[in-house]
Amino acid sequence: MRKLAPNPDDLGRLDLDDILGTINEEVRRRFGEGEVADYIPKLAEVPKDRFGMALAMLDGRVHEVGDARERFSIQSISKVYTLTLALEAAGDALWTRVDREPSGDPYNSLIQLELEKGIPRNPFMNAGALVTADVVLSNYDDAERMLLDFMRARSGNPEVGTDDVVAKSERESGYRNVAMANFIRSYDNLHNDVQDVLDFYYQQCALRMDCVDLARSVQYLADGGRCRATGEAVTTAEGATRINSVMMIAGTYDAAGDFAYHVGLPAKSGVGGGIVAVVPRVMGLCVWSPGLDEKGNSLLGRYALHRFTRMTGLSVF
Ligand SMILES: NC(=O)CC[C@H](N)C(=O)O
Repeated sequence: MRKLAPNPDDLGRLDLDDILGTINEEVRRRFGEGEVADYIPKLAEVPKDRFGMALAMLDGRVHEVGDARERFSIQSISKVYTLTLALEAAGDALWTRVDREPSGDPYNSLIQLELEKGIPRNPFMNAGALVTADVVLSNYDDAERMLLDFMRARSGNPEVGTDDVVAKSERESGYRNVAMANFIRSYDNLHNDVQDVLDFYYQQCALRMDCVDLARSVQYLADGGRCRATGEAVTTAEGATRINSVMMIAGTYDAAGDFAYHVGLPAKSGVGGGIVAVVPRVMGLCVWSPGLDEKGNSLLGRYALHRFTRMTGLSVF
């Protein structure tokens, strides 16, 4: 007979450290699968045989395994935080400049932009993230400093920093993002200088954090918008619900359907191999393994999240 997953109400009975240990063993047996992102030259140097996972519970406890304290480039995971900041600043008016529909296209695709007159499909594709970066730049003085402070506050780690070498590497090789930003500008959907928007975007992607930092940093999305580290309301309960829903439909790009099917949690990936996810009212979590699948999501990270939701019963479905 099929073994039923535990009911989330019985969370206290789950041995989360034991579950993480099992996942860690399973993942390490598969080391070597996937390909490290090499279109940003500096990211190509990251070794593939790494795996970390961290769970940040709402009461402050953290469970972690493997390389959960090794820092990596957060890349597109940063789009969750700039979306939060842009929504706080612009409110619902943000949705006149970027949509909230799934794309079915790769994260760096330009194809819909002309047909849809410079309005990106969602804030998690690069095109949409350039628009949210523009909104952040328009609404906050010294946006780079503000974002760094925001990430330090969310993670409770004052050591969080930016990898300037990765930012420079992307600035020198980001031809597609340059094309995209100029194209959006031609529809008047960027209001700041194009180079300033790109520089801020590369800077946000080049933040370096570890799994524990990132699990803590998405905890506000599990806790009705409240940041445990500072007690601040980062967003409202409604805001957190909305951001989670956009993560569900677009956080893993054209694999979002597959993620809903196999994982069943709002999640956001980055080409550095990290994926953050949210179990509403229970925890923020993060996995990291640098080998990517063909859609640009961490291959073993996705597997680990799949195993996790199946072993705990903690999918939103
Ligand atoms: N999916 C990602 O993580 C992409 C982010 C990367 N900085 C880019 O613009 O291509």
